Amino acid sequence: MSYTEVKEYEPLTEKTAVTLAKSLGLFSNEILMCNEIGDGNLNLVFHIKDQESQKGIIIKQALPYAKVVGESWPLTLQRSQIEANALKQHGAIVPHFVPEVFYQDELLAITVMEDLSYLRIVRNGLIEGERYPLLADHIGEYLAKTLFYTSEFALPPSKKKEFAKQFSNPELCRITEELVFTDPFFDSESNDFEEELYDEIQSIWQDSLLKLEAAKLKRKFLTEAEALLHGDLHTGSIFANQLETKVIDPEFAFYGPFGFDVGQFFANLIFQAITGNEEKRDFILQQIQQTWKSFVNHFTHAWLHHNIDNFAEVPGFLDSILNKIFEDSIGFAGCELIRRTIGLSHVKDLEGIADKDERIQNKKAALTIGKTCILEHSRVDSIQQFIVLLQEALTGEAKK
Ligand SMILES: Nc1ncnc2c1ncn2[C@@H]1O[C@H](COP(=O)(O)OP(=O)(O)O)[C@@H](O)[C@H]1O
Ligand SMILES: CSC[C@H]1O[C@H](OP(=O)(O)O)[C@H](O)[C@@H]1O
Repeated sequence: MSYTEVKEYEPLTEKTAVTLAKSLGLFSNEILMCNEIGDGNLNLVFHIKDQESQKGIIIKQALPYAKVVGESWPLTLQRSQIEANALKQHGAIVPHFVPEVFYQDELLAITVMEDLSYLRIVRNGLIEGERYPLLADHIGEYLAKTLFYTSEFALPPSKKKEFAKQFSNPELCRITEELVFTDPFFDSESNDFEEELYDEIQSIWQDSLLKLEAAKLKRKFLTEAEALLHGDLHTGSIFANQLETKVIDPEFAFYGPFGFDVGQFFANLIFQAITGNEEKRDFILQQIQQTWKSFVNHFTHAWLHHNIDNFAEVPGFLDSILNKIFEDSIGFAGCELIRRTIGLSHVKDLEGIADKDERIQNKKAALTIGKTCILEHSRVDSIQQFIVLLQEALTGEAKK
């Protein structure tokens, strides 16, 4: 039987993934290698390769639960279609930054896509000291275009509402609502931290000004359906080399606030500024600045040439939107910095520091900078001011 005709969901194995690849007619050779390479929190990822032609594909399959926790955390399989559709939607806007989708199957909860293993996951590369000279330009462009062209500035309101409905993603949004915006600010069971951080964490839980700003940011995430977000744009969701950049894993996609993806990217770069030496820190800060510059350039270009809103040319409107995106992104970056340090889901940038004292020191810095971002986000007026704020915070932390 052709594997594409199976009647009910079952998790693939390396063997059945090969059968499926053959059924799809994607390879002419009979002998294929297959490895399950998933290192994320949720899904299976099979890498299938024909050694002779060196051609490969990726089959990603959702499990009916969160892989990182197990069957005690059930999840529906719908996220697989959200991911495949978001890859296609964003791929139609920026095909050069998104893997091609070859096939999707709702029943099996699979997406078959372009093999990007000739590139490197940016988080791993940055940790090992690699540099990606075009990453900031590319991600700025990716963000500006995917966000602008899925917003009401480019789509008639009825079309935008149709997309918002198609990308309604309550289950995965709930994960973000809880793990990013709620649990780290309370003494919640899901939190995960070393006891050496307890004093800093208690001061977060008791800081009502900080919690007020976090509450406002959470509300933005819950209510502002501005554009089709990636929804989980950390450096582990980006492949790159010296010339190319590709964004994977948009299973958290939904209509949310413009600044969320921007902020998550900023935060995940900031981890590298915290853990790196002075030279690395300057390089990363420059990347953050360049990402924002690229974002503004591409967003402005799209606004001037493709904005369908009658108000588009009203003086000050574009600036007010860019200011809002910028402020929101700093606030969201602060939430990401805190949740990746003390919440359920951590980052290798910090966890990979073998020396405990050093790790704790870096985590304390992440918490301090996260708090600063949340408290100051609506007072930061320009990217230069943000970079100075980060420089001061990082220098202050380095002296401790
Ligand atoms: N298109 C791809 N090409 C090559 N490797 C991939 C591709 N997509 C995913 N991977 C590999 O699988 C890993 C997990 O994928 P990801 O989409 O992040 O899974 P999850 O949704 O579980 O977080 C990635 O870190 C990467 O190593
Ligand atoms: C239990 S899901 C936790 C966490 O996992 C997702 O990240 P990843 O892309 O590494 O799978 C997302 O950030 C969720 O918050």
